[in-house]
Amino acid sequence: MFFDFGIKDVIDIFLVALMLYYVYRLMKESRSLNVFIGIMMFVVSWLFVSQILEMRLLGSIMDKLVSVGVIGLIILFQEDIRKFLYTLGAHQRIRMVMRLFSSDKDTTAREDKESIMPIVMACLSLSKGKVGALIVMERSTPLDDIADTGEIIDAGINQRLIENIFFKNSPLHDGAMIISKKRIKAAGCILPVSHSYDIPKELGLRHRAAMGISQECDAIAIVVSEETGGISVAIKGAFQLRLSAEKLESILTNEMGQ
Ligand SMILES: Nc1ncnc2c1ncn2[C@@H]1O[C@H](COP(=O)(O)OP(=O)(O)OP(=O)(O)O)[C@@H](O)[C@H]1O
Repeated sequence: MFFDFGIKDVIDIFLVALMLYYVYRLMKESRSLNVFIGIMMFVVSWLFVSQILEMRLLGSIMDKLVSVGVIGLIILFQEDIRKFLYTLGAHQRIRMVMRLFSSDKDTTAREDKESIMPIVMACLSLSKGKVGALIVMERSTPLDDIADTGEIIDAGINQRLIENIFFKNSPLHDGAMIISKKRIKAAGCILPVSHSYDIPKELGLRHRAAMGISQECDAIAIVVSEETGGISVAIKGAFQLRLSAEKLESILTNEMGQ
């Protein structure tokens, strides 16, 4: 039996170990470590019962539980599985390869830059007037589902329009504005709220919503605080707080150009 053990088996064991390590990390991040330990204990006892002890009755019951359990786990962890697959697909190298097949890559970069200035100027003006705002700039992950939670606008990016939407009396001032493909796609949209413990206590729901969307996809979320007028940006689950207009412009130019 031991003589059959070859390089293929070593690779097999290595890949399984790698997979288990990734699942462990993912579950640890989503605070589901105890579930992971529970699953591992079940799998080990299942293997022990059916493979080593060869208990047929208990083994067949556990077999059935495993097949149903897999579907249960997919339902239970659908958010984490979605995040994992997103991380896989959003990998920088994959995106670079995909860009090779995209025909309008040069114009996209230039137009991205042109659309940034009105957003920066609008944020500056909203900040001076202490008008709260939440603007999400789409990148490679489509935000159609988020846009559908608000009102579709589909207008060119315009400083005055952005300011008007966020003014307190505007019917669309609550919620987030979605910028997609150099256009104001929608406003009054509802974002997923982050439950992260790392967000400073003084930051409220608007900032949590910005953090939430930045954790779920590669979008850039800009927040203007109603309380302080401070401008912040959330990218990939990290905040950059109290930004000047120049800093905001440089962040947006760098990030949108990537
Ligand atoms: N899930 C969400 N999606 C989109 N917008 C949201 C969401 N949750 C809250 N908001 C927006 O944030 C506003 C509430 O902001 P809140 O005062 O709690 O946040 P804050 O982070 O402390 O911001 P500020 O510094 O402006 O007070 C709401 O009126 C709404 O416009």
